[in-house]
Amino acid sequence: MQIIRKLSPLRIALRELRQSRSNLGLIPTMGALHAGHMHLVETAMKQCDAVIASIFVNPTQFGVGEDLDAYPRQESADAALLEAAGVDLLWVPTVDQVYPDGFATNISVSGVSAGLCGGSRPGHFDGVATVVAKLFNQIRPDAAFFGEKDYQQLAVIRRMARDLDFSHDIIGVPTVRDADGLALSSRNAYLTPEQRAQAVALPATMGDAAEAIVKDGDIEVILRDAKVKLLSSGFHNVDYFELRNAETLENMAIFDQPARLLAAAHIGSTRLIDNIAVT
Ligand SMILES: Nc1ncnc2c1ncn2[C@@H]1O[C@H](COP(=O)(O)OP(=O)(O)OP(=O)(O)O)[C@@H](O)[C@H]1O
Ligand SMILES: CC(C)(CO)[C@@H](O)C(=O)[O-]
Ligand code: BAL
Repeated sequence: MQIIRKLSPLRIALRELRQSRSNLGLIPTMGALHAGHMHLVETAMKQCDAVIASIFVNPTQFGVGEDLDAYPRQESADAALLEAAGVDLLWVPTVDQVYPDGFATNISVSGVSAGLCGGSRPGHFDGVATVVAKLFNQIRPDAAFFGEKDYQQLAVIRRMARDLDFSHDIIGVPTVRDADGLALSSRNAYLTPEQRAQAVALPATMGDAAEAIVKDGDIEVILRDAKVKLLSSGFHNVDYFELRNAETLENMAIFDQPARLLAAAHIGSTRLIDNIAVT
């Protein structure tokens, strides 16, 4: 597996790869890889004949006071995992390869980026859309793979790709969970053993709420009770716990298909997110 950090060798490597492979898959990540990321890799390996992963802890998607500096960085362990999985090329750009001197462009996707994580992390999805558009242009993949764990992010990227005429496929991959239901996330590494045990309340409460909604319960009451439940289970702040249309992410006051429950909550200094289909 080639590890490349600068654009000019990247262009040469991509040209060479394209001579023998016709279907390049891209998996953008911020590193600190876990089985969720590796499921994206496995999915891409099945659908593409060459797979490129990127690791870039993108500063523009972190807000002031967020965990940019603390974000786990473990490039050699990540590279070993990707190589063992059969990834062809690892793109690890330095900051100047993504944001050259004088960089002055911002991609802002309205609508789907409003509320939810867009509400609690102002500017976050501008940072995500801008860096993902850059990665798409740098790699020019035939398909790009993203996890449903970051459900709103996936919706923002789909919208951006449609709006800006990126014609490659955007593939959403289901969330990989630990045995107790907690969604795998690089940020789980911040949790103490006690917090890790408490964190299971997030998927458990979401599952209970989804079941109650399907049984025609009062949505407002169910969502309010779910927040109270989280606050009594070790979470100290709930950014949101909402029922949305699964495709448009519009608010849903009356249960209808397709529906998605989405939540974000803080445990200690760690912010966890999750979402599930309500069917
Ligand atoms: N549990 C998971 N299942 C499936 N995909 C996942 C999972 N966790 C992350 N991904 C996907 O991996 C890609 C890279 O995500 P990222 O590197 O930010 O990891 P992360 O675990 O989501 O980290 P964070 O703690 O920052 O949320 C994204 O498309 C993300 O949705
Ligand atoms: C898509 C992404 C790699 C953009 O920095 C990031 O938001 C992530 O890892 O989910
Ligand atoms: N996995 C989404 C990246 C972020 O939280 O910034």
